[in-house]
Amino acid sequence: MAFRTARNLAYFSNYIRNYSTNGPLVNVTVNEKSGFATATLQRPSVNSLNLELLTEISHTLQQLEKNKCRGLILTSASNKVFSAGLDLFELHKPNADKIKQMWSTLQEVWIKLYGSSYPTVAVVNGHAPAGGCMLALSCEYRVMLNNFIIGLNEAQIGFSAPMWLIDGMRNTIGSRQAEFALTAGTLFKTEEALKIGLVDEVAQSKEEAIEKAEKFLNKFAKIPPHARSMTKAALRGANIQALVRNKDEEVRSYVDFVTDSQFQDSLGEFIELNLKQKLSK
Ligand SMILES: CCCCC/C=C\CCCC/C=C/C(=O)SCCNC(=O)CCNC(=O)[C@H](O)C(C)(C)COP(=O)(O)OP(=O)(O)OC[C@H]1O[C@@H](n2cnc3c(N)ncnc32)[C@H](O)[C@@H]1OP(=O)(O)O
Repeated sequence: MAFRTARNLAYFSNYIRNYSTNGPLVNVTVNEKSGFATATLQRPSVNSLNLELLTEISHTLQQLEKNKCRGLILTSASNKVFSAGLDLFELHKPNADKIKQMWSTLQEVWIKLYGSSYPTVAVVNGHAPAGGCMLALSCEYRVMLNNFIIGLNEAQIGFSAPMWLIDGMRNTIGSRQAEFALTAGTLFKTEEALKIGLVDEVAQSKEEAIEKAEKFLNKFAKIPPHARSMTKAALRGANIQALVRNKDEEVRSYVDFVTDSQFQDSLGEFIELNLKQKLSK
């Protein structure tokens, strides 16, 4: 087992430090005492998920799995936005090959994070709409700071969340609440999200949120890791397998959907109405 000896731990920490120097969009640090890794998303200004950020998240998750990470805290370098979801400017008038890769990498991120063998917590220290909520939902526990929003607002933008993301929402807040939330594309304030179980705890500061996250991760200190991960796989495996089976077909449908002129028109309108930065005409 990694981390059993100080030498292993030091090796892993160095490895991660080296890795993080290669990854400017995701900073990874390891607490040498607890062995917990913190992955901080740092793509200015709102961690919108473009191909480069998604690729780096995917590589990070792969390395953490390979190095038998003891627990992951996923958070943001911004104190306003956890992640604004998919980069809407990259979805507008896109290059089909690039968005094909983007969607496929998003699926990989979900598979690796939702299915990780190690425990995961999202410290949601800013707004988390759509893909931001997806990242938080794929963790096992969510601690959110006050006065932000979280939810799957895809319906408001003009599309449906994919099946695996609907599954993630349903598994977290139950079918009835998921139906209400998804059909209206609701974005919940922190306190509302706590009430429906979309987040597990509220914190007043990032430090407090990290403490709560570590407390959650420490709950597993005495549980054999293989028993924990087998149980997690039993609970989440069917949803992951459903995506794995349908992966290529979903990428094709997604590319067709996003390149369609009707979607492009409604995306253009959404950007003009909702985002400060406008489209160049
Ligand atoms: C099988 C076929 C399936 C087909 C289904 C198709 C697709 C399903 C996709 C499902 C999965 C995920 C979907 C998504 O993630 S879609 C993205 C949705 N995101 C949003 O709706 C968020 C929009 N942004 C906001 O609401 C706000 O910006 C905020 C995140 C709440 C932050 O607010 P605030 O602090 O006031 O910041 P600003 O609004 O001033 O924004 C700062 C700068 O960031 C730019 N920005 C914001 N969001 C995005 C984004 N998503 N992409 C790119 N850029 C973004 C904004 O323009 C500002 O830019 P500036 O600094 O240059 O002015």
